[in-house]
Formats: sequence, C-alpha cells, structure tokens
Amino acid sequence: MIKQTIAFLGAGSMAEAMISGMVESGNIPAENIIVTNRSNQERLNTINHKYGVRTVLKDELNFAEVDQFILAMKPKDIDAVLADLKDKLTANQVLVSVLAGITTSYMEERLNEGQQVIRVMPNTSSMLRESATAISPGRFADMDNVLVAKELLKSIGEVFVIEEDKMDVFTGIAGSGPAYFYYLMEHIEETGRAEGMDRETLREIGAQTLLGAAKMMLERDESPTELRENVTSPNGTTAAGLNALDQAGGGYAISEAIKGAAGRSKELSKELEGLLVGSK
Ligand SMILES: NC(=O)C1=CN([C@@H]2O[C@H](COP(=O)(O)OP(=O)(O)OC[C@H]3O[C@@H](n4cnc5c(N)ncnc54)[C@H](OP(=O)(O)O)[C@@H]3O)[C@@H](O)[C@H]2O)C=CC1
Ligand SMILES: O=C(O)[C@@H]1CCC=N1
Repeated sequence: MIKQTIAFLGAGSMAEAMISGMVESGNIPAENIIVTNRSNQERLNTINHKYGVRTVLKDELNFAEVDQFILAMKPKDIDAVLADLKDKLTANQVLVSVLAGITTSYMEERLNEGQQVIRVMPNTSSMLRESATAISPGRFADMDNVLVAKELLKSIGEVFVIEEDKMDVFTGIAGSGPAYFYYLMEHIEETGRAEGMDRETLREIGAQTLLGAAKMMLERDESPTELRENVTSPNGTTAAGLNALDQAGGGYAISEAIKGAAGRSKELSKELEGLLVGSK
C-alpha cells in the first residue's frame, strides 16, 4: 500500500484516467490523492463524487502535506506552473510530469537546483488499469521516490523504465497509440456498416478481434510476423486483405503516424522555449 500523498495538478481526461485506475487498484487510499485545477469547481466536484478523492482549487492546496505532485495540465501551461511551484517546493518533494514533450531538463532548469523531477508517459487505458506507461527519472530524482512513482504507475498498468531520449518515440507508440486503434475501429465500423451490419455488433467483433490479437502477442512466443503468417492461407482471404493494405500504404501510414507524433513530442519543449521558427 502506498503511503505517500499525491496531488494532481490538473483534472482533465488524463488525470481522471489515472485517478480512476489508482483508486480501483486499491494500492493507494483515495484520501491520499488530492486533485486540483485552477478554476473548474464543478469538474472537481464530479471527480470527488466519482472516486472519493480529495479535491481543491490549486490555490487552496496545502503544499506541505504532498509528497509527489503529478503535473497533468497541457504543455502550454507548464511555464506558469513551474514559476508558481519553484519556491514553494522543498527538496524532498517530487514532480512527476505526464506532459508530452516536456523534458526533465526543461523542468529542472526552471526549478531550484536539485529539485526532483520524473517524466512519465501513460495513456488513457489507465482508466481500466491497462496503460503502457514509460518512466524516465530526471537528474536529481532519488531512487526511493522513483520506486514509489513506479509502484503508483503499476497500479494503472504495465510500466517500462526507459532512457529519456526514447520518450518521444514511446509517446508516438503508446501515449498516442490508443487513438490509432480507435481510428482503426472507426474504419472497421464504417466498412461493416456499409455491408449492413449494426454498429454495436461491429464494435464487439472489432474489439474482440483486437483483444485476441493483443493477447496472442503478449502470451505466445511467436513474432508478429509468424502470427500474421499463421492467419494467412495461400491465395486466401487474408492474403487478399494484406495485399490491399500494402497497396494502400498501410505499413507506411502506421510508421508515419508514430513518427509524426514523436516529432511533435520532440518539438514541444523547443516550441515553448521559442526555438522553433514561427513559434512564440
Ligand atoms: N490525453 C491523453 O491521452 C494523454 C495526455 N497526456 C498529457 O496529459 C496532459 C493533460 O492532458 P489532458 O488531460 O488531455 O488535458 P485537459 O485539457 O483535459 O486537462 C488539463 C487540466 O489542467 C488543468 N490546469 C491547467 N493549468 C493548471 C494549473 N496551473 N494547476 C492545476 N491545474 C491546471 C485544467 O483545468 P483548469 O483550466 O480549471 O485549470 C484541466 O483540468 C497533457 O500535458 C498531455 O500531454 C499524456 C498522456 C496521454
Ligand atoms: O495528444 C497529446 O498530445 C497527448 C499526449 C499523448 C496522448 N495525448
């Protein structure tokens, strides 16, 4: 059981997904989680009623009782948050950021020397405790705090400790990844609907097919290539489907999606620093 007190700065969709998974896991008592935002009291009331966590506007937060702050606002708001936190934090308090593209050095440079920072990248499947989450500690994060953060993240899914220079591509694959599968589902539904099937049945069929393939990849020793070949009979339906996918540039589209998201992640800190042409 995690005994530390965690404060979310941000109460949007990513924060809610994490809160839901954490409370559901039972690994941390709901009263050890405090959720804040700047001004949306109604949103805080909803989160309080749904999950039993404590909620306050950010200016009413009692800093002294917090061990780890989870930064869960949009990247564009990070400068204001760091400026506000800088002199309120003590050396043993940790900032755990879920912000896409914001590097640990970006945060460390704007805080007092030695402040502990950890960068993580969850996804919205945290809500069902099925996130694939990456964690990269900053220069000053001490091991005990990294272990607590890791434990906390384990309550919302699988955790991968990675080098920070891999965080952009991880974001392109796993942070943004659920959207690619939802996009795939939208097209599955659209195509099935055009053949007269109903949306609800199509959703179950598509989701069960995705789930089955995901489980095969997690639980069997075969590579994705071997698994694909096992589905593909010579001159059969799958060969025809894969051929059409290749002809339409399916593989290329997938790697472009990952590269596009990773590229955007790489840009975000630079954009805030005004280092990109055409940015602030
Ligand atoms: N959505 C996703 O799938 C994923 C998102 N992320 C990251 O999560 C972060 C949040 O995304 P998302 O939840 O979609 O964003 P939302 O816009 O839904 O939520 C942002 C929240 O931050 C609050 N906020 C803004 N400034 C402050 C502040 N100074 N102190 C406290 N709260 C503040 C806002 O409320 P108010 O305006 O009332 O202050 C709002 O509750 C982003 O940085 C994103 O990169 C990471 C992985 C996946
Ligand atoms: O779209 C975004 O920027 C965030 C980060 C990863 C998923 N959603």
